[in-house]
Amino acid sequence: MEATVSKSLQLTTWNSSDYTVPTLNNSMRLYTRYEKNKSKRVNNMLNCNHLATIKPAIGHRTAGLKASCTSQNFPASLLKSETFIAEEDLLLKKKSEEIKPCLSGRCIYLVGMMGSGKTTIGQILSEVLDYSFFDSDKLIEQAAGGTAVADIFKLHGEGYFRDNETEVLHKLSLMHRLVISTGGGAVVRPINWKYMHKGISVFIDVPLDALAQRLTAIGTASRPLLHHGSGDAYTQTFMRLSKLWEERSEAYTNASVRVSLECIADKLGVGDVCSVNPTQIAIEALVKIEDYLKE
Ligand SMILES: Nc1ncnc2c1ncn2[C@@H]1O[C@H](COP(=O)(O)OP(=O)(O)O)[C@@H](O)[C@H]1O
Ligand SMILES: O=C(O)C1=C[C@@H](OP(=O)(O)O)[C@@H](O)[C@H](O)C1
Repeated sequence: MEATVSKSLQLTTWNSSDYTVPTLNNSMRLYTRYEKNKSKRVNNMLNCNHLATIKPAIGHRTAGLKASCTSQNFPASLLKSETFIAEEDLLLKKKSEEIKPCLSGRCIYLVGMMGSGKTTIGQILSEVLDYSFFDSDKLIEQAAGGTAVADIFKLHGEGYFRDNETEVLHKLSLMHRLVISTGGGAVVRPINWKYMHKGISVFIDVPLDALAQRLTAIGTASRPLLHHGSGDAYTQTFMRLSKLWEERSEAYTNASVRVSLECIADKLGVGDVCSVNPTQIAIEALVKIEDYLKE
C-alpha cells in the first residue's frame, strides 16, 4: 500500500494545500493539508480514521508517506513508506561515509536541553559512523555503583553530580571515535567545554514546548531538575525548562554546530517540529558537521 502511495506522490504537488489520494484500495483516503512555510498542519478527519503526512526527505524532491491507521484493516499504528525510509537511511549512510574520513576519529559531543534527543540521535550517529556510543549520565551512574542520577542528586546534591560529570567528560576527552550524549547541564561549567572542544560539539535545539510535551509524556522521574513547581505536569515541566533555558541558552552557543529542529521542519515543509524524526535530525547533524569541518 505504502509503495503505491509513495509512487503516486511526486513532488510537483507536495506543497499543495489539500491532498486526497483516492487510490488506496478505495478503502482509505489520505487527507493532510499543508500550508507551505506556516507552522500549521491541519489533519482533517474525513470519512475514516486514517491520518497521513506527506513530506519530502531533506535534500530530496520526492515525497514520502507516513500514515497512522487506526482502522482494523491496518495492523500497524504507524506505517511509513518503505521508499521514504530507504531514502532517508541512504542519505544518512551517504553523508556518514562522506564525513567519516574528515573526522579523523574526533569525538562528537551532543549537547542540548533535557529530552532534546541527544541519546536517541547519538545512537544513530554512532552506528553510521562506526563510533562507540556513551551516555555521560550512564557513566556517572556506573561510577556511583549503579545509583540513579535522581538518587545521586537526592543523596549528594547537584554539586557532587556536576563534579562527577566533569570527571567523566575529562576521561572521555582522552578517547577517540566516540559519540557522547551529555547531560543537559554539562554546558554550564566552562571546564567541560575545554574537554568537549577536543571533539566536535553539536547542539540539538528543540523548542521548549516540544520538549515539555515529550518529557511530560515519558515522565520526569529520572530528571530531578524537573521535580519542582506547581500546576499540571506539562506546565510544571515547561516552567522548569524555561528557567533552565534562561540560565543556559548562552552556554549552548559554545557548541561547534547547532542543529535546529525548527530549521529542519522548515526545510521539510512540515511546520511542526514534532514531525521531525531522529533520522532526519541525524542527517542534519552530519550536514552541519561537514560544513563545520570545511570552515
Ligand atoms: N525527534 C524526536 N521526535 C519525537 N520524540 C523524540 C525525538 N527524539 C527523541 N525523542 C523522544 O524523546 C525522549 C527523550 O529523548 P532522549 O534521546 O532520551 O533525550 P536526551 O538524551 O536529550 O535527554 C525519548 O522518549 C525519545 O524517544
Ligand atoms: O539538564 C540537566 O541539568 C540534567 C540533565 C539530565 O540529562 P539529560 O539531558 O540526558 O536528560 C541529567 O544529566 C541530570 O538530570 C541533569
